[in-house]
Amino acid sequence: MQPDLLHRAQIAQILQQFRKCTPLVHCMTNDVVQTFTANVLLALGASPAMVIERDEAQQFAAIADALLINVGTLTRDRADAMHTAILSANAARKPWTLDPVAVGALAFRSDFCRELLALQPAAIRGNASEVMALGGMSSGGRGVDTTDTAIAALPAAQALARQTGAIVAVTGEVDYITDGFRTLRVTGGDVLMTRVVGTGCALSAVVAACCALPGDRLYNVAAGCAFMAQAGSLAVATTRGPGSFIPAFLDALYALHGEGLA
Ligand SMILES: Nc1ncnc2c1ncn2[C@@H]1O[C@H](COP(=O)(O)OP(=O)(O)O)[C@@H](O)[C@H]1O
Ligand SMILES: Cc1ncsc1CCOP(=O)(O)O
Ligand SMILES: [Mg+2]
Repeated sequence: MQPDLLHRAQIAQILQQFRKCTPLVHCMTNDVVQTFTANVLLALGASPAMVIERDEAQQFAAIADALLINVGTLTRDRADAMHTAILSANAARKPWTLDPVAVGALAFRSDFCRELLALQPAAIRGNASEVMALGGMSSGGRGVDTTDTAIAALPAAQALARQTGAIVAVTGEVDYITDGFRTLRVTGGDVLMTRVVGTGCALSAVVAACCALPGDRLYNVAAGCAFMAQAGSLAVATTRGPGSFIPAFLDALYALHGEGLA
């Protein structure tokens, strides 16, 4: 049986909620995607802050509405700061989201992410190879890119969700979002989204923001995936390649409205 598609009205209602809440998102993310991530959150109506020094991260994780942990350019110091921030977010009952960039082949980040799974992430967002590797079902993709399809990773995503209690979003041509028992799918987007860096990382920041919203977290996270997919579809219609895609994509996120969200 195919997982359910989100209804347009549900996505539109969650988008409205998102803009009303303007979630303050504490981003501990990689060096490659800082500005793009901040711009994606701002375009959608959230408020990003990149706070990375350990003591400040501990303080800010308790203040922000949500925390993003992205291991794309992990170092020992950063891992230490991230761990401290997660404990602080948990103590303050703030949701944190994991993006397990390139988990699989690389031992340090793989061990780190597997340890973090015990710390009750609200959500995990990764590409298919990352989700399969995190679930112990493959050895990872090709660097930061997937070598698997999202549908192939769905059983791993469901198992990971049941194991951790997190909402797991595995993305690709179709995105699947699961709590281990219920699964939703999001279509749309474009393959051009894989030809600019940071769409996955920025989506994880949007997922983190969505975890701060009231209501059913499964639907909130799926709506976050739908915002990105829909903006991707709209942006490609007016662009010729990666260079012009980025500004068109930010404009499309900014202009998103209820109608047209499928
Ligand atoms: N072939 C595709 N067709 C349409 N959308 C895609 C495709 N591949 C990825 N996307 C979209 O690009 C975004 C980033 O996803 P993905 O490429 O899986 O993450 P990552 O950048 O972490 O590898 C998501 O919004 C996803 O839906
Ligand atoms: C290229 C690269 N190298 C380390 S992190 C990173 C960015 C990955 O971004 P995304 O997962 O969104 O493609
Ligand atoms: Mg990624």
